[in-house]
Amino acid sequence: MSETTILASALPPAEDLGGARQPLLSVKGLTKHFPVGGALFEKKRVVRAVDGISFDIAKGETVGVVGESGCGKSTTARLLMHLMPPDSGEMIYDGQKVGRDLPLRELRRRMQMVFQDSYASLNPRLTIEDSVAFGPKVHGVRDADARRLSRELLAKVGLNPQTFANRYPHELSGGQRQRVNIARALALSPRLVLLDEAVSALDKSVEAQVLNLLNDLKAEFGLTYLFISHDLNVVRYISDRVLVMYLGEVVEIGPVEELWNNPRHPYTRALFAAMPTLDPDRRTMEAPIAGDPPNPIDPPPGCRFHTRCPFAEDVCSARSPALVTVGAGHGAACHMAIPGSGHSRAQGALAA
Ligand SMILES: Nc1ncnc2c1ncn2[C@@H]1O[C@H](COP(=O)(O)OP(=O)(O)OP(=O)(O)O)[C@@H](O)[C@H]1O
Repeated sequence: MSETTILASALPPAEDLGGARQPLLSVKGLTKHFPVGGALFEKKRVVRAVDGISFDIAKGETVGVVGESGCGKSTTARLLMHLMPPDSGEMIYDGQKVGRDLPLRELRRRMQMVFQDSYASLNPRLTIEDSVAFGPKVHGVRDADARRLSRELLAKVGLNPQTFANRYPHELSGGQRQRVNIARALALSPRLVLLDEAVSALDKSVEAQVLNLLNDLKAEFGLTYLFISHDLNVVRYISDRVLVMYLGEVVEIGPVEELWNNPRHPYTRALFAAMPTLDPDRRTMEAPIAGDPPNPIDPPPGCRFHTRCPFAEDVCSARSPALVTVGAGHGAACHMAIPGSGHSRAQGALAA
């Protein structure tokens, strides 16, 4: 078998995307509460890391996930991969219910994850070639075929196999190691790749190269990405849609430019206002968000953002706002976006 044949059979072609907007993954009510404390007679307490979130990822799109540290971004990604079991919620992958129609082992092949720490993600005792070949071998690919696939993928991510195949992780730069991690993720022919702060540790110039590589690979192999980052500029560059999380909940979701030009949730607006920018129009937005997020063990009642929101009124602490449609493919969970909610600014007073 030629190298090309192996690769072609290992990775789905871009044309296989089908209807561009069909969901590849649907998540409903995903929840994870971590128990904390635990002294014998202490009241049981939990961190509400992810609290009933629902969203779809369409085939072929990149969904960015943003929010302050601790809002539940990484936990969401780990739950999607089933690296830890969710407390509740349902996942449908390409029409198959995960855990019922689609076994977890198969899910983990079709969905791969790239983490921030490129060094910790690689076994220091394995050569680069062996690292990339490891997954396919575990899944039954013959040693020689797995090695050929490994070398071809190394070339695809911009690492000359002749130079890099026999090196060890400590002999590579951070950017090169992250390229290896991307090759390793692709070796199992995933459709969906979860990138958790995957470029955050890289220098800006290397970061740009890896972002462009991700876009090229996406186009070539028909990939779908969930892209978690604290860097809003990077998220804007790479995402088709963006999901904004606050204290374990989704507070806003929408197409990237719509969200940037017309953010409807005060949290999203404050998050954007905190971005360093040279654009004078952006500087006229409200003040960056004040203070730290509340304790996720005991989140505020009603809208969780009301304790920091400049527009908060009685209804905001009394009732939790549903995520409602505020534009094409654009949803926000804010009483000001809900006509008749009881908020004096309800009915779109926030619209740009
Ligand atoms: N294993 C765990 N046990 C207890 N609490 C946890 C555990 N993992 C995460 N948490 C808590 O869950 C909340 C969400 O954490 P998570 O790492 O998902 O947030 P994040 O948005 O990815 O943050 P960051 O941007 O800093 O990585 C935080 O309050 C965190 O302290």
